[in-house]
Amino acid sequence: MGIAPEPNADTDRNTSWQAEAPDAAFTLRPAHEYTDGKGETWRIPPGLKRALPFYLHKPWARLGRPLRLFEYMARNLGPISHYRLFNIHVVYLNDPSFVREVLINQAGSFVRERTIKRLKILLGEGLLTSDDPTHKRSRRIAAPAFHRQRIAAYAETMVESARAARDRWHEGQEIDIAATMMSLSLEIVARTLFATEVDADVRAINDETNAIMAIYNYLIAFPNLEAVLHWPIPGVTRFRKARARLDRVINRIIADTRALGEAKLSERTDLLALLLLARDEDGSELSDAQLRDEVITIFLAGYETTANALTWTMYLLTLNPEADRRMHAELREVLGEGAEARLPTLNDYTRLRYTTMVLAEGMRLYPPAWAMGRMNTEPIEIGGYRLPPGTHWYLSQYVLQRSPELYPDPLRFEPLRHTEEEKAKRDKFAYFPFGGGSRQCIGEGFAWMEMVLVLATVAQRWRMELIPGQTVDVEEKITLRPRYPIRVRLRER
Ligand code: HEM
Repeated sequence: MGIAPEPNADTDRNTSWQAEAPDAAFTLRPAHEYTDGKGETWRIPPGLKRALPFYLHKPWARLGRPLRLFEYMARNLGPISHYRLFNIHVVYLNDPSFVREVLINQAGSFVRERTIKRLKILLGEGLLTSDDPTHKRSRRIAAPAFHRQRIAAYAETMVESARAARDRWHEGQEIDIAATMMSLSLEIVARTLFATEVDADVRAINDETNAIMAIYNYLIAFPNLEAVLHWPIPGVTRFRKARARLDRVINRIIADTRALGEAKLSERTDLLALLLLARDEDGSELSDAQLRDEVITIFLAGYETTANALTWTMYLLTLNPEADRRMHAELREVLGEGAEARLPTLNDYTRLRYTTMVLAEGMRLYPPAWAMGRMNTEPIEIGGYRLPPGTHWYLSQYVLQRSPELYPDPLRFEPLRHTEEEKAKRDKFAYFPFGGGSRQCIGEGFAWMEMVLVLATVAQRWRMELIPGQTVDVEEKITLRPRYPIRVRLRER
């Protein structure tokens, strides 16, 4: 079964740059050693001969397309490779055992690196961007909202939101799955985690996030973005306006909730109530700035990611009718057929095994978090190499999860790669869409439940047909978005 994804993808992406054979003399430098001024010896993996900016004219090194660079390096330099960005060492790791080294075994020697720290201009010192000890405190405060029993209470709202969306559609209607899923998952996060109804203000979160994403790669290209943030540069001004509007919405939601008072808040089960009631060990509550940072982080981390996973999975199902049929057979078996059919519930979630594997395979090929970055604070040895503090390290779910060594015929969409038996044959870190270790995604349980219940509710009633002649390509922003709308026609089952 299975049709390779992106059959009609951007030809620029699929052929021209991948076909280019490396010019070894020009590009590649073997592993080497050097001793620095302090007498420390460093062993550097094989890599690019010159600093990265030297190659910017190459199709695999184009600005704003880091996945091409990672794919090029994995293919031509092996599982650990290196380049320099100005005077910084950058190491790209493409092997499950190295993922484990960074996320688990040597995790204590790493902090967030530059591109994550850059997110602070939007997210402040929230869970995603902070380092310890701020991070440990935030995680302790937010964790109860993501406990299994707590998430279970959200199931009904998730299904209800998906049902309302699917029941507004009509036979033959054309929709853009990406925009539709963004709007649905925003509504679900707002209702479940913030107990907020979705009004024009909450919709503005989506508009402002889209505005920020459109200019994000431009923004992070500034070597010293933090310093130019108040300058009247057009893109920067747009960013400032979008952020100010986001802040107004978030602060309004916080103020309205706080006004309910402690007694009412303690009856609520959502994350925002927990954050407002949280007290630190010394009895202090979160400041308004801290609340804003946590709320905006979870809003943004919580809706774009699941929306992208659902979008890409639905797209893959349009290309793989056999998997779609099999999934629908499971939905009929678990939820009944025709007039007897009922909506999925919390109890069905674990029974929808094939549906879950369809999503797992969707996230293998199109992981919403497409790469992760770290910086080491002390010398690190990995794979026989030794790198100095301040080195930047990258791992890419997108590239690793498409390795032919780990997944034979890697572009084939095959949900059965995710049975317990098949998973047991692979290294756990051959698949890491939610990261791992102490910074593993706090919303993983929430995301799985939402994605399975939404996909089941939508697919129970509708089949999607891809409208021919579209260009489909990825866009690696903070999450892996589709570069263009993905238009489908709805067919009632
Ligand atoms: C398919 C959906 C999702 C994917 C693929 C995903 C992926 C990830 C990954 C890879 C990380 C680790 C980043 C790193 O270590 O550098 C992460 C962290 C995080 N995620 Fe998710 N996520 C998803 C859904 C969610 C949801 C639904 C929420 C909240 C409602 C959420 C909130 C967070 C937060 C707060 C962090 C930071 C955790 C920490 O550093 O302690 N995510 N996510």
